[in-house]
Amino acid sequence: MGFLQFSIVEMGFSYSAISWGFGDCGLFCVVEYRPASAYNSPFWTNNHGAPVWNNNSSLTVGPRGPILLEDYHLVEKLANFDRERIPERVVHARGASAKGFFEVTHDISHLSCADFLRAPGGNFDLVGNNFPVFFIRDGMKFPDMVHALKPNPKSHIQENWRVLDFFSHHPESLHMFTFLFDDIGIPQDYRHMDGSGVNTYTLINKAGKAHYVKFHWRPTCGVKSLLEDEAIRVGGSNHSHATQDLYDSIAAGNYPEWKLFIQIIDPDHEDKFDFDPLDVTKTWPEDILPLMPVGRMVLNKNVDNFFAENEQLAFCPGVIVPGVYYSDDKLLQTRVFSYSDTQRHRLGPNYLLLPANAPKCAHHNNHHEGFMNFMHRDEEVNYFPSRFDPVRHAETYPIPPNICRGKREKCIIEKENNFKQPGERYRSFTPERQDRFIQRWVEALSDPRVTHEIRSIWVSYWLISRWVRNSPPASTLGQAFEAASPWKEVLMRFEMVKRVDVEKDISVGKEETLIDVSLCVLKKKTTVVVGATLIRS
Ligand code: HEM
Repeated sequence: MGFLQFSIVEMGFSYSAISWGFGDCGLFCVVEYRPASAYNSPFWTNNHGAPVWNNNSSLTVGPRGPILLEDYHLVEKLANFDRERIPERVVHARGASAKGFFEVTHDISHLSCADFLRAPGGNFDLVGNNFPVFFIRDGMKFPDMVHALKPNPKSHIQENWRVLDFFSHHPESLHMFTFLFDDIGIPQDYRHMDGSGVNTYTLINKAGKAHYVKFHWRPTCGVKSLLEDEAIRVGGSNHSHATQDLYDSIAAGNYPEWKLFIQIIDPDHEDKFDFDPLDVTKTWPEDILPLMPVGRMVLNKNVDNFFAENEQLAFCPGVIVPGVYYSDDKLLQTRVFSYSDTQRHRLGPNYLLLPANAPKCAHHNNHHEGFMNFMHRDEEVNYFPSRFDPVRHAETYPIPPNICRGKREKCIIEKENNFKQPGERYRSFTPERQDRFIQRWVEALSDPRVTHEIRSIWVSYWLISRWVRNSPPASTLGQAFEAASPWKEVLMRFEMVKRVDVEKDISVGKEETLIDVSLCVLKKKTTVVVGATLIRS
């Protein structure tokens, strides 16, 4: 089982239905001839509407050619075809789209003054993943992370050694790996997976009171995943199986539905947890911070055109409405910049005028010039403010009231706590599930280019995770070794028991080797404290 068979599935959730025509984009033509299939002529034309009397043969000198450059239709047809593809998304290049509606089922106006939580309207993008946590907690690392996950720039093959090398420097990724290498690592399809906003956002009510919030989607048809053999069979027989499942279900009237839940934390109490609520590698324990129901989303319409409504679609975590705000989550803050930036490059500066992306509410500014301006405006004033134009600032709305203060620095957060939650999750698995998890690691670490050092680091990470609890167990080294016996197998398999790099001042017998691998790594890391407690216990 290789890493390639694990996938992070993503879906952009938008609260608004995205189906609408070209509305009032009349521009230079009369409105009946809008570019939509509803206005098709019964005969073939070129792009400017002139009739095409032969769409089968090129215009040639005599029956065998050469072809004349004056065959305008041929040249236009090839030129359009030559430009049919736009840059793919730099991440998540492949996916599916569907349309639907969001409906509020529980009033949370005491938490947020967002209009869409009371009535339809506005654009709010919740751009999430199927797992509730993420690999890294600072966007500075995102381009490197994506490079490591993507194909080798030389061979153009996705290779485990690169992935495991990169993440061996990032123990904060352990929690994400307890999802990715778990049985739920490969969702059965889009309908049977959870969704998570992942990042911490802020809800603000009319009075200006802020709460941190995490968003969660739960599918009403339950979560289903594919184990290795099934994944090979299903993916091998139809590599578009998830897209097909979504499309066919909607076409058959079997509309997928997700319930929306939130968890909230009052920022006044954010210090009372052993994790940082703005740390995207952590889940918020549901027993302390219960899921609160908010609404439901139903996907009840397939897209009419994949290019227009998937390839040109541009979701962005920066797209929020009054009543919802970002948090200081360092990953979210970088996301807020990155999506719109890539979309300007991928789709052009006026990407938000495209039908699939355009605001669903009245809007007004002067930002529309540039490539592919579809905006019809006939005002003579395109600056602000002006005594000739009555447009004013919008009403103010509440934003987070906290005072930001501190010196400039580049650093990691204080409460890293990288090992506790992965360990808890691992221990919550049944023994069979734990075995499958370990087996996936054995396979991944078996990549011949994964070095002994990298293997040692990973094994030690998992050893620590396995053991770190609120209060470290008062076990002896011997007991620890016993309990860690599955890892013994892992180590034996790599013949690491004979070859561990134990530091000179630690003399160990074979029995203690597992623990010492951890110690070697821990001594080089800021996370020493956690592990050292383990070692001493
Ligand atoms: C700092 C971290 C991250 C950065 C810089 C980043 C950046 C990007 C970029 C540039 C795209 C391509 C967007 C496009 O071309 O339209 C993208 C797509 C996407 N990302 Fe992220 N991402 C980050 C983390 C995340 C996280 C944590 C999640 C899940 C919560 C996520 C979910 C998605 C999804 C669902 C898409 C597809 C959006 C679409 O197709 O419209 N990303 N990301």
